[in-house]
Amino acid sequence: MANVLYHNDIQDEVLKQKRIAVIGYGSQGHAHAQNLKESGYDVVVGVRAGKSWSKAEQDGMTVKSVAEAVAHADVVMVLLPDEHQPSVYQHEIKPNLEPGNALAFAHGFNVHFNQVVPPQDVDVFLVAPKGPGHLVRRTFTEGAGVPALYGVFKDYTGEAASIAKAYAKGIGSGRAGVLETSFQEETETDLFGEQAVLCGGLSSLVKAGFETLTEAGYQPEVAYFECLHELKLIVDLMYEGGLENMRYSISDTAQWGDFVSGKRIVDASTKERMKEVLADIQSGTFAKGWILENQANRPEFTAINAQESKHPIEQVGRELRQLMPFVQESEKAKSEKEVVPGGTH
Ligand SMILES: NC(=O)C1=CN([C@@H]2O[C@H](COP(=O)(O)OP(=O)(O)OC[C@H]3O[C@@H](n4cnc5c(N)ncnc54)[C@H](OP(=O)(O)O)[C@@H]3O)[C@@H](O)[C@H]2O)C=CC1
Ligand SMILES: CC[C@](O)(C(C)=O)C(=O)O
Ligand SMILES: [Mg+2]
Ligand SMILES: [Mg+2]
Repeated sequence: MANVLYHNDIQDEVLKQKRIAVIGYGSQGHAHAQNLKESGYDVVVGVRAGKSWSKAEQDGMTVKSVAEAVAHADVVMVLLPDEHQPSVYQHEIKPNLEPGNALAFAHGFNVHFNQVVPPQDVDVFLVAPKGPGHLVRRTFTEGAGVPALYGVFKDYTGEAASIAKAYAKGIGSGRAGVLETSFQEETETDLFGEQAVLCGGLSSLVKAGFETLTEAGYQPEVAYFECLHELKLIVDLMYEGGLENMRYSISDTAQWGDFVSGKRIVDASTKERMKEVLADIQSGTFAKGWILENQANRPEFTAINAQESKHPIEQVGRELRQLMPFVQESEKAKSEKEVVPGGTH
């Protein structure tokens, strides 16, 4: 088995002496900055003027411009959207890096696909939490954590791996497991996971199930509960004890249906297409397409995003969730209320 490190396996003195700049205060940024601060680290947040600046200040963080935060820090964690990193790196981060600093990422995309080419005289590492930023924060406050991968691209000081491991511990990942990787492995597996299983595969499965039921005349509310709401409850069982634990809790009828019908839905041809998706990631075809889409100002992304939010499963879901006060309000809904005071969406 791989060498999975936990809280007490990781020394943190090497990072305690350093000043950390968290660049960006979005999903990952707010979580890293707050968790590190609460773990006793010297943290500043680097953002542009606007919403993130105000939010970080409201959360009690020290906030500087990106350039000032980088100039001030020894360790610079870049938590901007992947598509904005190359330009911000070129204009605001690179000119302010000093020899011996550490440049860090939560995903290897830009370094692996040569969109950010770091200087020779800095450490370069990644700490990639295997979970959404809002859960990196929420689990930390609950005394738990999200597992993370760490990997070193350049070890200029000889301390890069130690700093990376301490950083992972500082955001709470030592409570769940910290595992060594490479930039290539993290980038390719993360892109594959989000496209084929966690986000792309799952959202397509959920929509197809919902559409099949509603097109057959069943009530949309029943289809929503069956294909989306209950998914969390089923996945929680898998999270706690694997497929076996899920199958322990469901009826034997459901388990038999799982065995005989699951493979009719996800079959050998699905796996073939998964291999094609992986091949596009490995060859750089996916990365090239995403970079070009951004250079063209995201026409397809914007159109699909607008279309998706109008899907009947989203419409019925919004209505049903308002009637379920125990369903935790999403971070997205909360942030929209902050922008539109008194808003209900
Ligand atoms: N989302 C996740 O859970 C995960 C993300 N990652 C990786 O973490 C990194 C960050 O992703 P994520 O947290 O989703 O990013 P977000 O989209 O949440 O980042 C938003 C932040 O970036 C700032 N920002 C955006 N554009 C610019 C710009 N041009 N100049 C300055 N600031 C800018 C925003 O500021 P403003 O408010 O001013 O717009 C905001 O503070 C990525 O590399 C991603 O792949 C890794 C694991 C999981
Ligand atoms: C699953 C999507 C993710 O890779 C993540 C939350 O881990 C991302 O890029 O947001
Ligand atoms: Mg991921
Ligand atoms: Mg990802």
